[in-house]
Amino acid sequence: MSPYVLAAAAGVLIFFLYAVKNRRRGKLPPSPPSLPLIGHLHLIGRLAHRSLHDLYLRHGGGGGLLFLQLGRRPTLVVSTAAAAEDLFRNHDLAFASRPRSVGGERLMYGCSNVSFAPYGESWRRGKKVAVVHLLSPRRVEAFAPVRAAEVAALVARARRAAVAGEALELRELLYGYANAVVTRAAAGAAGATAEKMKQLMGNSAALVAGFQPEDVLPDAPARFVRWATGINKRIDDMAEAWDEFLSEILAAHMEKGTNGGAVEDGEDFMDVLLRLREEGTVGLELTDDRIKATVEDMIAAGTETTSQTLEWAMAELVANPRVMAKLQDEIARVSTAGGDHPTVAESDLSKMGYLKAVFKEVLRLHAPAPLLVPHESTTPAVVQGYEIPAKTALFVNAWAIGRDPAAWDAPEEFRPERFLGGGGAAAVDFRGTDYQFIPFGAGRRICPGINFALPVLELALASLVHHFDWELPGGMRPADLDMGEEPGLTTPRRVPLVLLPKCKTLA
Ligand code: HEM
Repeated sequence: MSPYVLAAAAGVLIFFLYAVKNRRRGKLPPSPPSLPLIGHLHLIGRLAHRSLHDLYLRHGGGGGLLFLQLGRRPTLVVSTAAAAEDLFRNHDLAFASRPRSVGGERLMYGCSNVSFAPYGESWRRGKKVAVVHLLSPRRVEAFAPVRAAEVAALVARARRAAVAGEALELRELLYGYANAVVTRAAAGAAGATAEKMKQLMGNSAALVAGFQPEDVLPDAPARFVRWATGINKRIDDMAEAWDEFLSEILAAHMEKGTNGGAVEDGEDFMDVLLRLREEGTVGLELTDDRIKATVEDMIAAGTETTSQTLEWAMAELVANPRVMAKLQDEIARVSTAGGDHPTVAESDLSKMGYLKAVFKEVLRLHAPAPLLVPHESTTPAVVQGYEIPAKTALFVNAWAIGRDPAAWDAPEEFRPERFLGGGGAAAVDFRGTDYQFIPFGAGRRICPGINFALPVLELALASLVHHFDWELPGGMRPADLDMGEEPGLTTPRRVPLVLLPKCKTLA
């Protein structure tokens, strides 16, 4: 064959391959230039939600989507309210699974919890148990005495500091409060065990947060890296510590018995799960491991999300004295605290519209899980006109969506009034149908703990600002407050909040 014909054939082949590659790429959302092997991993900084938002602004082209290759994982990133709406309204089922997590498998009994379980019958039934039996409005109501006792302890601690003229580190205080409420509801354990829980959760978070060896390497080398770096050993030690802790609580509950199968208000989550096992009606084998995984899941999912939201709320109030004064006015006006009710009563919370608006504004700007929890697709889907293959990881950037200028006026301003009548977002709620505001997610994987979290949050904040004025120590001004974030499974403040409480009310 003549060299001319050969050259022409090669040219046609190259053109054909290039066209095929471009055609295939053309169906995917926009993507920045990538590197071999690691893809776009090098573009993700310490605060992934911020890096992903910057990447979207630079390369996203306005359609709300970005397609990244994060090591081995093809990943879809959703950054606008409009794209989130298309995704959750039309493709929720396709994206309802979770990427495999080696740490999650070891720490959560083979992912037999709700949060890490892949989509399927087992997850569906486990989630139904959580929604119907553990976190229903009725059960949440039954925990009112636990909340009242723990909020009274919180106020008493703050009062001691106020009387002594000492500054308080709110992170410690709020973590203790949130952990005690969730742990008592889940397993009846509080007090001394809360410290243990904190240690367990801090360490487990470090082992499952961030990118893992499997994200970059094939399975066998990833296993080697896990073994060589000691990650495996640390995870195994941690799983053992969790198991020891949960097994003791389970044994104590089994010894105590389940109240003859009666639905009683005094039950914690472990009691409920043991009773459901006896009744055998939920269509799910409630093994010891599954019960332990579910209780561990609720404690892990409900503690830091709650305590960090409270810490951000206090920081925003101190940074915005006008909002603090208005909130204190509302609570003083409607609260029946005093006399027989030394702290704010839960029955008063429904009258505190501004308090609810403050929490919405806090969650808009400081969603504790700014990228939700990663999802994964199980089937191909066409999102916003782009073809997304099966087995694509999904990050929904709730942090960016809460600041989407197409959905929010002055998005960077802390202005709770936007959620009140005439404020532009009065009808907007976080229960998963207003896609510009999804701090709890949306669709099948939405957080089942919203009803549990709200009174825990509202009661604590209302009590703290009703009983005390809060000042910055050392002559610091509100404008000097560092509002930076720290990376992790959730996103706490970079600098723990330290404030001086001043008593407003008598003990
Ligand atoms: C301020 C408080 C909270 C916030 C902001 C929050 C937020 C979230 C988010 C963003 C998700 C992931 C949604 C997704 O994958 O798309 C989630 C899942 C979950 N949350 Fe919450 N959460 C909070 C409190 C709680 C509490 C108190 C509990 C239980 C006591 C809880 C239990 C769970 C569980 C079990 C899941 C997994 C759901 C699933 O995979 O189907 N959360 N939460």
